[in-house]
Amino acid sequence: MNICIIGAGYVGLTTAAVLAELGHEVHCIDQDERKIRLLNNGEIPFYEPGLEELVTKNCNYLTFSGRWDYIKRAAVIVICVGTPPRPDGSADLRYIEAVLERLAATVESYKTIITKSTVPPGTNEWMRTELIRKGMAPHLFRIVSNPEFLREGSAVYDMFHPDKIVVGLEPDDDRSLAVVQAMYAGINAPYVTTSLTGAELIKYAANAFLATKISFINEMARICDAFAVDVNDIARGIGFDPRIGPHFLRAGLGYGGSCFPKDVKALEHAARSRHVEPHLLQAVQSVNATQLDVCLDKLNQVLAPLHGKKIAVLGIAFKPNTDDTRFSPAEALIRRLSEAGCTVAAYDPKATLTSPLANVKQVRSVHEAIQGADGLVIATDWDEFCTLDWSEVKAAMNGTLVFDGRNCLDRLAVEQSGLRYMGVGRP
Ligand SMILES: NC(=O)c1ccc[n+]([C@@H]2O[C@H](COP(=O)([O-])OP(=O)(O)OC[C@H]3O[C@@H](n4cnc5c(N)ncnc54)[C@H](O)[C@@H]3O)[C@@H](O)[C@H]2O)c1
Ligand SMILES: O=c1ccn([C@@H]2O[C@H](COP(=O)(O)OP(=O)(O)O[C@H]3O[C@H](CO)[C@@H](O)[C@H](O)[C@H]3O)[C@@H](O)[C@H]2O)c(=O)[nH]1
Repeated sequence: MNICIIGAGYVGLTTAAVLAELGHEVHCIDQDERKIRLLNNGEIPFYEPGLEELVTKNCNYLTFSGRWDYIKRAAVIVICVGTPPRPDGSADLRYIEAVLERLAATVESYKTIITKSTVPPGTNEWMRTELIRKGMAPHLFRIVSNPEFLREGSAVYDMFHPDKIVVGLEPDDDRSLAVVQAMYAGINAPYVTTSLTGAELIKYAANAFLATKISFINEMARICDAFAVDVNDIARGIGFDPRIGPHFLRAGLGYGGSCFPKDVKALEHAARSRHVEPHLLQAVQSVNATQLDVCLDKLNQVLAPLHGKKIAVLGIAFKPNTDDTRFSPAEALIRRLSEAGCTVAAYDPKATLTSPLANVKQVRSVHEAIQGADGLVIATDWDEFCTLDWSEVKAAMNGTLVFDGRNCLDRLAVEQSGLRYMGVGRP
């Protein structure tokens, strides 16, 4: 099958590489010339485990350019452009609009147009109307909503092993379902078919539910602190119940990244647009928005005054195994420490601070970060931070506080080295 992917970001590039591996001929279009130049030199513009190997392996079936005439050869077009948040919380659809403009000007023969970007309920219906309004003949295309559920850091694995494939279709569109099934032939997962808007809402519901689990456990962590109980025990205790499950119950600095914050907000906005008051979504966001305050209060209890203290922060990315810092709680914490007058030495194996901050230096190793530190904060749960030699850490630091902002450390191992352990909901 000849497939054209629009947008070579985390989702587009992973989709392109996986579809090429499945035996398709794939062309990936991006408007970012720098990205295309890198990709044509065999380089990946961001860090995602296994992606470089997969792109290299399939280089004979996978091409990149900024040229829209490639659309003409493709039977299937997969839209993977960004849908960032607007200041009012709604999804900014300007990149989708730009794609529709190009499609309307380029398409001459039948295409299956698949939306993989996360878009608010009603968007795919609107896209269909817009394409026709821009002059595209209705018989020349069908729209399919096929939201993506991959996680950064395990994007390649997740695309090969999805727990489901959600396909939203126009009424009576059996042809497009067969196209999607042929595109994913080789991937073993149950299909969930629904309407275009149904598929859009499944995506938002999934992210909102996962964010809710995180805010729930973060609220439990606050209660645990008040009762001197370890929230990790609570998560383990409730996680055995299959109706609850063990995942997404790690308390910490709160959720971040390019998806949860924007998607929960966009769902809230969509609900309000239809006069539904989203009480729970508001509460989820309120807990998340105050989680850093709770963590800073805890740091303050031990290190007060924070002003003038030297803090080592391990982690800048919003989660491990990625270099992505979009809405990163780790970076937000570094900013707050800088504002509080701390001197910060920050280290991350892959991510870089997005902007310079007063008294904040990004260093090149854990060793460099912890030298003479009054306190150490784990802000991203990279494996290498969970397995540090705590005696060496103790010897390098000036103070003794280890604040586990991701509840990922072995508390006993830290304490046995003579360091003081403090987690989130782990007094
Ligand atoms: N990142 C994730 O983990 C993830 C997972 C599932 C779904 N999503 C959704 O997928 C979409 C893409 O996310 P992402 O993280 O891959 O974004 P990204 O910012 O990494 O990539 C988007 C790419 O689209 C390109 N682009 C924008 N407008 C274009 C245009 N008109 N023509 C050609 N290229 C254009 C950009 O240059 C960029 O390279 C979003 O809607 C997001 O919510 C993301
Ligand atoms: O128990 C947990 C689990 C996660 N997080 C935080 O939640 C955020 C998001 O983590 P994760 O979901 O692993 O990363 P994403 O790559 O953002 O993936 C989410 O967002 C994607 C984009 O929509 C979806 O496709 C994925 O299914 C969904 O998991 C990160 O800041 C994590 O640190 C916690 O605080 N506690």
